[in-house]
Amino acid sequence: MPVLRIATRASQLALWQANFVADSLRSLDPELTVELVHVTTTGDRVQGEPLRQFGGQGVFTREVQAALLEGRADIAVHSLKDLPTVPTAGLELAAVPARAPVADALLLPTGHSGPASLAMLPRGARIGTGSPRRQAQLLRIRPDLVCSEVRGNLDTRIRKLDAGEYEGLILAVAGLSRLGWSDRISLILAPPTMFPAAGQGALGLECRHGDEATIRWVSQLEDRQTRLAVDAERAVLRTLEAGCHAPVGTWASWKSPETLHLEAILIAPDGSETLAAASSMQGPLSQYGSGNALDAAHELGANVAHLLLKQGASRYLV
Ligand SMILES: NCc1[nH]cc(CCC(=O)O)c1CC(=O)O
Repeated sequence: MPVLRIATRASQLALWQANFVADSLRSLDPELTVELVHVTTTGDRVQGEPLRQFGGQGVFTREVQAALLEGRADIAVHSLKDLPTVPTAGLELAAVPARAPVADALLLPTGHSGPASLAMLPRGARIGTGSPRRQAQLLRIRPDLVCSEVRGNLDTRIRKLDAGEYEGLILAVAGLSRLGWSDRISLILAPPTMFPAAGQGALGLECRHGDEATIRWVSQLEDRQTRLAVDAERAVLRTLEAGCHAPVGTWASWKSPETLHLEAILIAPDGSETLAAASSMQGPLSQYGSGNALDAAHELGANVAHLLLKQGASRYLV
């Protein structure tokens, strides 16, 4: 029986996700030994600065990938939305397990109760989010809101909210529910109000290219429907040559077992203009084995991106 070593960041959320994958692997075969290898990333090291100002893409994933490439681990577990869409030489995305809820959520300081709405926030309310995608979509509805980045893990961010630093905080539902904070969600922000990031709520499991022994185990955790949806979403970003800091939202959902519908929007950073595009792909999932369905998902994403480019998307992409 092989020993499978999982490389992961040591943040609470990353550890939850790595342990989830470790347990899923162990349940394939109780004889399997799965270990975690903790890795510190640039994103973990640089705490004081806004994310956009250092490192660019891959600040939470690069060092985790290096652990695989250097043979210190065999599997990398990432939040898929943090994983750059440009493939990394020597690695492959071996599996994407079933997706958690994809939407974002608004949290209010503790003590607020009852129904919440964006309209209810006080004029000029301070909102904790450094994500250009979330900021632009909030400003589209409430141009008076003042958004700023909150760094730190989920607990730290919620503590800052409760300490009065913000009137509202935006986080992904997936992370909140994984760490047991669902009861703090005041409002779910889902499309068309708020489009999620490509791959939000999904995990990406990378292996070394050609490490067939590991890939055979890991690929058993793949959820086909999730894989096709997130591949279509990621193809939008890749075609736009946009990173995770671009004001781009995407959402691929299965309308029926054979119909994948993809929507994408690109919003001016101040929320003043929105470009939107959508398209669908149809066909039995059984094509998947030959890779045809994956190609179709990529093409779907590329088509939607081209629809955005035709509307002038380039002026919002740096
Ligand atoms: N960029 C940080 C990050 N990466 C993944 C998640 C949450 C889990 C997910 O969306 O898959 C978060 C925190 C957040 O956006 O609230």
